[in-house]
Amino acid sequence: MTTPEELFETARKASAKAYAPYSKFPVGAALLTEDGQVFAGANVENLAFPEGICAEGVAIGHMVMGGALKIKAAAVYAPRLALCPPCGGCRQKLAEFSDPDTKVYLCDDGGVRETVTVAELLPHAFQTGEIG
Ligand SMILES: O=c1ccn([C@H]2C[C@H](O)[C@@H](CO)O2)c(=O)[nH]1
Ligand SMILES: [Zn+2]
Repeated sequence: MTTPEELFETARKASAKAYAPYSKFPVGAALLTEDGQVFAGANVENLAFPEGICAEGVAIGHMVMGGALKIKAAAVYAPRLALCPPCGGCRQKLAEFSDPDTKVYLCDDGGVRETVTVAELLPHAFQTGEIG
């Protein structure tokens, strides 16, 4: 059983691997999958600024390559006392592999500061209706 505190710790450790020389804002993400695996990611920036990748996207890439497609819970960590609520793109990416009530733990150096659901992060999410 992976606890929110364990996910926080995994996200915190992942942030140490961030490549963030431009923003100097390292972020770590940890994903617990429904089959009990944990995948981590950190942001990877680029001199061509828009080409940077967020921590959540890196973690999702690891998860998919690890053969898992369903997030049970996620943690996103930013250092000091600066929470990193996922950016808009990451909200859409998390929603792709979650349920609306999947929990996302927002963490800083004090641990889990806020718990939100994917639906709270991305209300009125994009749907293709009868086309999809
Ligand atoms: O959801 C987010 C939002 C931002 N960042 C990263 C992108 C950039 O490298 C740094 C500053 O925006 O934080 C993430 O990793 N995840
Ligand atoms: Zn993002």
